[in-house]
Amino acid sequence: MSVLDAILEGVREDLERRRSETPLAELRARAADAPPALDPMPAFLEPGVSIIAEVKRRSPSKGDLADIPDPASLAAEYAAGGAAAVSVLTERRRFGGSLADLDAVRARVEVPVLRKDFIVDPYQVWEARAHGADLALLMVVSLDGSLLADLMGLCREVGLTPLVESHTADELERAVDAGATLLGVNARDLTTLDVDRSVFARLAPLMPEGAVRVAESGVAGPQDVAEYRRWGADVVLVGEALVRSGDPRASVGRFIETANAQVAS
Ligand SMILES: O=C(O)c1ccccc1NCC(=O)[C@H](O)[C@H](O)COP(=O)(O)O
Repeated sequence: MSVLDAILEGVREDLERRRSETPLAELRARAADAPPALDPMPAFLEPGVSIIAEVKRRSPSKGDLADIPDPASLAAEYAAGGAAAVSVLTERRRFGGSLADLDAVRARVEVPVLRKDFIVDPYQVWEARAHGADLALLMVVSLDGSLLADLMGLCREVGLTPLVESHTADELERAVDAGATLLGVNARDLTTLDVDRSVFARLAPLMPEGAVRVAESGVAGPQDVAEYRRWGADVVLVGEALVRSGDPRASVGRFIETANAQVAS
């Protein structure tokens, strides 16, 4: 069984437990009462690189990354440093996240918030909106048949912007065919956990004109953000390097300034 399959098995078990605790009708009512979702696209389309900064405690590839007792304060530091959006990993077993983290971050920051999880069921889309997310991650690799298009449609119906993630040209083609306009390329192969940032360089030219290009994973420092930018990234999603940095506000600022200065020169 691949790492991804093992993650998805746990995700489905946790999902069924939550579904038995909170009926869909209750989630839908909460989503209806939530403030309208923010549109991340204007900030992502501004000149220069945008950063999505991630709240990430641990990961299957690296184990414990950072003790984050107050995810809202971390998110506020990210926003103060210039992050265009904050990503909150809500998966519990492997990443140590929760919907409570999403609630806390949503209540603190005014930038758009991404629910980063392994979404395989409409229930999780409703959860994302009910807990204040503005974007939801959809990973092509784990969404067979019409499920990708169905979940994208539901995201849009509830006001969420879907960030549709690929790792191969075939997955990217499926994302584009399904009508995705916010296209992520994850440098991490989720079946092996190998990271190869150049995957973004190979897939970015295959993206259609007008798509917003998001490079995900594998950033160790400002030079990597600059390289993603040179390869055509509009947005770079960074987790580990920021939660380990010791000064997330300054680090976000440095990533943006370095990339913009290098690509302008
Ligand atoms: O981070 C992992 O080890 C991982 C393993 C299996 C599935 C997903 C995983 N990470 C999710 C992400 O995509 C990253 O958290 C995100 O892109 C940030 O990556 P990084 O900057 O390399 O921490």
